[in-house]
Amino acid sequence: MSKHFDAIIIGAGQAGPSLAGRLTAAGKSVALVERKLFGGTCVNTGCMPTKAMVASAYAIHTARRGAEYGMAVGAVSVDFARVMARKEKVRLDARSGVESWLKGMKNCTVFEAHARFESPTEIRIGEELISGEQIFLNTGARAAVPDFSGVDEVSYFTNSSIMDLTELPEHLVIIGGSYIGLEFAQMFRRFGSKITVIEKGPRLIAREDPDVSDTIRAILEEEGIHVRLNAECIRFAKHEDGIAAGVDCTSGPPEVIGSHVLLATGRRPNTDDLGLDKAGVKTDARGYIEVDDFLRTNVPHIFAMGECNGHGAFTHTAYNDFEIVAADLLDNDTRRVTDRILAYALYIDPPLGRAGMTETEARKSGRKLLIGTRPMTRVGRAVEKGETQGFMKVIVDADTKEILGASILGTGGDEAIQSILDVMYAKRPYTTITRAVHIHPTVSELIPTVFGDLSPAT
Ligand SMILES: Cc1cc2nc3c(=O)[nH]c(=O)nc-3n(C[C@H](O)[C@H](O)[C@H](O)COP(=O)(O)OP(=O)(O)OC[C@H]3O[C@@H](n4cnc5c(N)ncnc54)[C@H](O)[C@@H]3O)c2cc1C
Ligand SMILES: NC(=O)c1ccc[n+]([C@@H]2O[C@H](COP(=O)([O-])OP(=O)(O)OC[C@H]3O[C@@H](n4cnc5c(N)ncnc54)[C@H](O)[C@@H]3O)[C@@H](O)[C@H]2O)c1
Repeated sequence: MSKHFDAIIIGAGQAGPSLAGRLTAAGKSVALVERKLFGGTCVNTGCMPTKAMVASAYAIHTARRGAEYGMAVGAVSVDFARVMARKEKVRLDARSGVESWLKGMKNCTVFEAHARFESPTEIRIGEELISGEQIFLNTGARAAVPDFSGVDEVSYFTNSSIMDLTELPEHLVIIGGSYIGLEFAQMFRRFGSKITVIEKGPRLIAREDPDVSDTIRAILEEEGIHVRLNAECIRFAKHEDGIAAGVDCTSGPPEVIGSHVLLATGRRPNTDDLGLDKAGVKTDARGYIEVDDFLRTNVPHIFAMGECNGHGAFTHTAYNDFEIVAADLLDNDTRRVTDRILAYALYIDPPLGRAGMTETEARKSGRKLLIGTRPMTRVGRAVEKGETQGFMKVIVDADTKEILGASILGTGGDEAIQSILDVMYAKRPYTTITRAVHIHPTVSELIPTVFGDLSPAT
C-alpha cells in the first residue's frame, strides 16, 4: 500500500520549499522529494555561486583600477582557490539552510531520491510508492548539450561542473554568448583567463536591442574578451595544447585552441525522466509542461511551477509561481501568470537591468512610441564612482503614456530598474515618475530626467 499525503512536491528548487511551508502551515501533510541538492539550480549551480564569483571578479577589477581612486596596492594577483572557496561557502550555507528548514518542517516528509509518476496520483521513489491528493512539479532544468561534432571526445564544462574547477583555465572557450556565457566570460577574464566567446548568432545576447548588445560587446572586448559571432557548424577535437573548437565563422581563424570549454547554449527542462506519460500530463514540443494561467497542468490536481513549465527561466519567476499557486489554493486570492511583467538582470559589470518590452518588441507592436535615452557618462553617480559605461533607455506608449519597457545598462542598473517596474505594476503613466523626487546622488535620480526627455520614435 502506498503512503498517502495531501500534497506531493517534486523538486526543492525556488518554488517547492516555500509551497511546502505554506501547505504544512495550513495543516496539510506534505511529501517533498529532492533527488540531488536542496535549493536546486539557483542555490547550487546558478545565481548564488555565480553572483558570489561576480563579486570576487568586481573586487579584483576595482583593485586593478586602484590607482585611479588613490589606492596604492601594487600588482594585484588572484588567489583562485580563495575565489572558489568563498563561492563554495555561499552556496553550502544556502543549501544547508533550505535542507534544515525542510527537514525540520512539521508535517513535511522529505525523500531524497528521484521521483517518477506511476499513475496520475502515485509517485515512485525507489522501492517506495507514495500517493497524493495534489502533486506539484518543481523539477527545473539543466544545461542543454547540443550534439556538436566531437563533443563527446573532449571534456567540457557546463554551469554545474565548472563549479568544481580547482585551477584557473588558461584559455576558456565559451560556446554561447547569452546570460550564462557572458557572466562567466567576464568573471574568468578578470580572474586572469584568456577568453573566447563563440556565438552562433550575429550578435551577443540577441534577445536585447542591438544598441544594448553592441555596448555589451564593446564593454567585454575592452577587457580583452574575444568574441566570435556567426559561428555555424561548431565542432570539437583534441589538440596538443588542449581542445580545438572549429568555428567556421564568416571571418577570423577557422579554429580556436583553448585549454577548457564551457557550454552555455541554453537549458532543457527536467521532464523527460518524470514518467509524465503515466500521469497523462502534456508537454510542449521542447518538453516544457503545459500549464494554464494558474499553473495547473491538463490534469487538474497536478501543477507545474518554475522553469519546468517554460514560463520564465529565472529565480524570481519560479518563486512567483509559488506565490500564484499559494494565493489561489490557500488565500482565496486570484493571482495569474499573465499578471507578471518580464524583468531580469544580466550580471556582467556594469549590470543590465531590464523590464518589459525591448525597443524592438515595442516597435513590432505597432504602437506610437516615445523613447528616452541617457548615457551613463551623464549620470552624476556613475561619474563619481568612475563607472560610466552603458546607458539608460525607456520606452513609452505615446497615446496612453504607459511605460512599455526599459533597459538600464550601467552601474546600479539591476537596482534602479525596479522603480520603473513598480510603476509599471501600478499601471500608472510615466508622468508619475517625472513628478517623483529621487534621492541625490543615485543612478535612480536620473530616471525622472530620462522620462522627462522623451522623443517620438522615428
Ligand atoms: C549559471 C546560472 C546563473 C543564473 N543566474 C540567475 C540570476 O542571477 N537570477 C535569476 O533570476 N536566475 C538565474 N538563473 C536561473 C535560475 O537559477 C533558475 O531559473 C531557477 O533556479 C529555477 O528554479 P526552479 O525552481 O524552476 O528549478 P531548480 O532550482 O532547478 O530546482 C529543481 C529541483 O528539482 C530537482 N528534481 C528534478 N527532477 C527531479 C525528480 N524527478 N525527482 C526529484 N527531484 C527532482 C532538481 O534536483 C532540483 O533540485 C541562473 C541559472 C544558471 C544556470
Ligand atoms: N542573470 C540571470 O538572471 C541569469 C544568468 C544566467 C542564466 N540565467 C538563465 O539561464 C538560462 C540559460 O542561459 P543561457 O545563456 O545558457 O541560454 P540562452 O538561451 O539565454 O542563450 C543561449 C545562447 O547560446 C547560443 N547558442 C545556442 N546554440 C548554439 C550553438 N549550437 N552554437 C553556438 N551558440 C549557440 C544562442 O544563440 C544563445 O545566444 C537563461 O534563459 C536565463 O533565464 C539567468
